[in-house]
Amino acid sequence: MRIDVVSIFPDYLAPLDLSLVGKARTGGLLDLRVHDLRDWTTDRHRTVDDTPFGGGAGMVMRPDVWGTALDSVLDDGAHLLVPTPSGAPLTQRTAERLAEEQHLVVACGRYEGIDARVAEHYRARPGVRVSEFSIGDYVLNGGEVAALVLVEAVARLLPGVVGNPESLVEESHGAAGLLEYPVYTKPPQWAGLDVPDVLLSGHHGRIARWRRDQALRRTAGRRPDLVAALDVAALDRADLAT
Ligand SMILES: CC(C)N1CCN(Cc2ccc(Cn3ccc4ccc(-c5n[nH]c(N)c5C#N)cc43)cc2)CC1
Repeated sequence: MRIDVVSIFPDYLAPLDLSLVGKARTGGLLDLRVHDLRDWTTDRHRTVDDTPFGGGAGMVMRPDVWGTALDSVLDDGAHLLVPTPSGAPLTQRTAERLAEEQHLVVACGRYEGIDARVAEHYRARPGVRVSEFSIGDYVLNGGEVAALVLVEAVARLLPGVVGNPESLVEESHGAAGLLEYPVYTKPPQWAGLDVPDVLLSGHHGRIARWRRDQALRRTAGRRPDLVAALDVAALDRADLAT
């Protein structure tokens, strides 16, 4: 998979040189290219923004500079992803679908956002899909943090990136849509607290049922919205697997 990220702060994406994503890049599993939007400016001040039509606070990113940049990195079949506070929520299911694609391009806006004609222009281009997404209901100063989230959420799903693929199955927001159960390791006693006895029992069936019960309790307590969307069939399949 190839992912291009375009930003006026390319150094914001430096963490993607680290850990599993960094290894995926050096191992050839992920072709990640980070670009400085200002490389496509033509004026001496390398201007990327201007005042908003209709007035209002702040500045808007110019469509011409973005158009030159995206024409340079987009190819047929690419999926243009634009982080924005008004975007569709980025979910695990979205990450799974994106991980199946060949070429993603992430356009990181700043200021008050990118001129709306940019997304409109590329939506009209045959062979290019455009998706505006948000990583949560809070306000950030730009799209770079969202790009980091998206790249990590997608890259970890690529074959060979995560050492034990099984760990991708029992995850929060996993197949059954449950939050993850609590995890423990040595020492068995710490700060006067014990590990639940069932986890020391060696009885795999009981352990699996305890974990599922804990996941259900957590989901009901912390994310009642997910309970309504629970995939009960997947839950039953998970039960049968124990
Ligand atoms: C004046 C007044 C009435 N306006 C009312 C609406 N406000 C909305 C507004 C606020 C901030 C930004 C800054 N910004 C620029 C590009 C950009 C990309 C993503 C995000 C972003 N924020 N939060 C997320 N989950 C995001 C994602 N994904 C933020 C971005 C852009 C837009 C702006 C102020």
